[in-house]
Amino acid sequence: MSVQFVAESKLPMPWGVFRMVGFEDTATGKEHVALVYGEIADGQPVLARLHSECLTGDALFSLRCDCGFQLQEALRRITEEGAGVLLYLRQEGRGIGLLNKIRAYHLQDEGADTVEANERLGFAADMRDYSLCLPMLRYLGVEQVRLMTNNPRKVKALEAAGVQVVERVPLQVGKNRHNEQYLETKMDKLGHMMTDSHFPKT
Ligand SMILES: Nc1nc2c(ncn2[C@@H]2O[C@H](COP(=O)(O)OP(=O)(O)OP(=O)(O)O)[C@@H](O)[C@H]2O)c(=O)[nH]1
Ligand SMILES: [Zn+2]
Repeated sequence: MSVQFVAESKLPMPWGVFRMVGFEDTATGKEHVALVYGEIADGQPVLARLHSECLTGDALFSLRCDCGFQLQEALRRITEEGAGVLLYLRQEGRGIGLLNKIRAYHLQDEGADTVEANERLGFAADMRDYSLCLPMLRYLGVEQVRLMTNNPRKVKALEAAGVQVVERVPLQVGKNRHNEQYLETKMDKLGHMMTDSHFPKT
């Protein structure tokens, strides 16, 4: 496997002090991070999130998507639970990269939906590969997870990679007037499991 541990440190965050574990995918040069809270190597199923990088949502407060809200909510729930792990995966733009995501956003500004925009640029709707999660979770001693996601492809891909998903935990937050259409498309075309009643009242 080409994903290797490189270094770790403490990372104090608003919700608590996490352990930040850094990995390198030596095949691609990509740098990935696991944020660990509490005891996760005790053989119990671990509350987990596979979070795909979204610079615009995670760091720049974008309301075009729900990523930043999901990131914060997942970290909050992990501390509330007392233990868990978030893998911050550097597969920006569902794997097409930041600049292509901006190209895709431009097409969406002109009327395409999120899937059509990717396809017009010559990409599949979702180019992510979750096989790198296995060596990261193995290194951390995690064998079974309770996965926070609305995306059924993530559950299937993780199981195919060799990680047992004992439960899918819905993670619906951050709906607003700028991302309503985007969330609709995720449900209709990408199979995300979301129900209106699960979104917090705004
Ligand atoms: N290509 C592209 N990528 C996007 C777009 N909006 C968000 N992303 C990227 O999509 C990824 C997040 O995926 P989502 O589809 O929001 O959610 P998910 O990870 O599949 O599912 P959840 O676990 O339920 O959050 C991040 O890498 C974002 O950068 C878009 O319009 N086009
Ligand atoms: Zn996003």
